[in-house]
Amino acid sequence: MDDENRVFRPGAVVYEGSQISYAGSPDGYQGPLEQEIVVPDGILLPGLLNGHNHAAMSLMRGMADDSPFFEWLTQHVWPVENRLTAEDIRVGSLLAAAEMIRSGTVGFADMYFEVEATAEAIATAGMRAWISRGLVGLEDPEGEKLNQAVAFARDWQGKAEGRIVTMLGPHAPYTCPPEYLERVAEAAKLAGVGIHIHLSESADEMKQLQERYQRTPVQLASEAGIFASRTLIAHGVFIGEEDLPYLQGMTGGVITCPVSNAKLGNGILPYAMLKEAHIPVGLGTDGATSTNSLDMFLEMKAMAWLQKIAEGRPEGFHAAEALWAATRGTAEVLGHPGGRIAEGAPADFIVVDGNQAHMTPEWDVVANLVYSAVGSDVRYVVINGRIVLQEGIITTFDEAEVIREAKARGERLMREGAKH
Ligand SMILES: N[C@@H](CCSC[C@H]1O[C@@H](n2cnc3c(=O)[nH]cnc32)[C@H](O)[C@@H]1O)C(=O)O
Ligand SMILES: [Zn+2]
Repeated sequence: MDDENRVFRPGAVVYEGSQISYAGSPDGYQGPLEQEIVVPDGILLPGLLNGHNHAAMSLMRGMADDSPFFEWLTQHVWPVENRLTAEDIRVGSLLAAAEMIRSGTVGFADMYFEVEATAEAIATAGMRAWISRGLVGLEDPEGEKLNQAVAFARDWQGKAEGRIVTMLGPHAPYTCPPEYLERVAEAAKLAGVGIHIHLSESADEMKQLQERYQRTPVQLASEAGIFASRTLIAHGVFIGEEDLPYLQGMTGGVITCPVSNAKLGNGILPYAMLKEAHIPVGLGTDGATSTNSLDMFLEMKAMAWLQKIAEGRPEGFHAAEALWAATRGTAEVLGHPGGRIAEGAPADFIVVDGNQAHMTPEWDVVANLVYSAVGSDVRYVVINGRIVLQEGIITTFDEAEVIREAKARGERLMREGAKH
């Protein structure tokens, strides 16, 4: 997966510091090597980029599954979130980091609260993250949370060797009235940061906003000036033809979360329409409370399956498009130079074990990666030139300790839940 989508067999990647300095056939590199790692039957590809997450929601995995969307969010999730401490969020973020690293994700876009705890966890874990403090306008009449979000965005921009990028995160137009969206849009422009927002996720949302404002979520965001900054639109399931004129001139794009959209019964992204309109589409998991898993390999499969169903024909969506969405697609939405293997690109890549029954034989390496591989096939993860997963072991923090801590905290939240 270099800039021309070539496959090298055998292949070699050389990196120096945090950048790739050579990618191609092993014979083509004559320079010095400080260290060499040979992985027979390894498949090296760009690290996956998870475009939409609420990492610390991993602590609520499996809670209130199979309930209606708004009930799930307002009756189940929000009351537990009100009891999460900064330390819960730090541990939940590390738990998510362990799961993501193990399944080949090198970076993710996150929207949550107690964001300093997430930022510290991610700095430790060695991942990349695009972090925004989620803002619910209805809970922020004085704009105090917006001010804190801006302060975080300024303080943490480019921290952890540039691995942390900050954004502003107005939650959605059904929780942020137009005047509030306008204030966030203005603040983002002033601070020079991008915006991360949920738009057009459910039929209920469309109906509510139509009744309240006679607008679609995309129209509301556009009229509030959100698209004046780079914008990451999470979900976009109900984006329609009428929204395209508002999206066409924007910087950023849409992150589809097919497992979450399927599990919450919301629907399928109109991918073909967006592709035709040249709007970048990336891939994300959403939080583990809706998706239960942060495995981008699962997400690629779900994207391919759902798009084929939507098209009503298998040739309507190709495996390479899912792999593109999980790498370059998310990178384009974020304005990040990664998601590719090429000279000058960030040294962010993963190695998948191709020497397994379910990966044999290899008629088509992309088909194997998208339709056969699972997250646990990942053996090596390199982020910003640092080996973060080595022969299946996380090198940056004590994973077993994090799992123990997360288990205890999950149990505490369950006990408290019964009392409320
Ligand atoms: N209420 C918080 C900030 C919200 S952070 C982002 C929010 O997005 C919520 N969330 C997670 N997944 C989804 C989704 O799929 N759609 C809408 N909201 C979601 C999540 O529960 C979290 O409350 C405060 O000011 O303290
Ligand atoms: Zn979300």
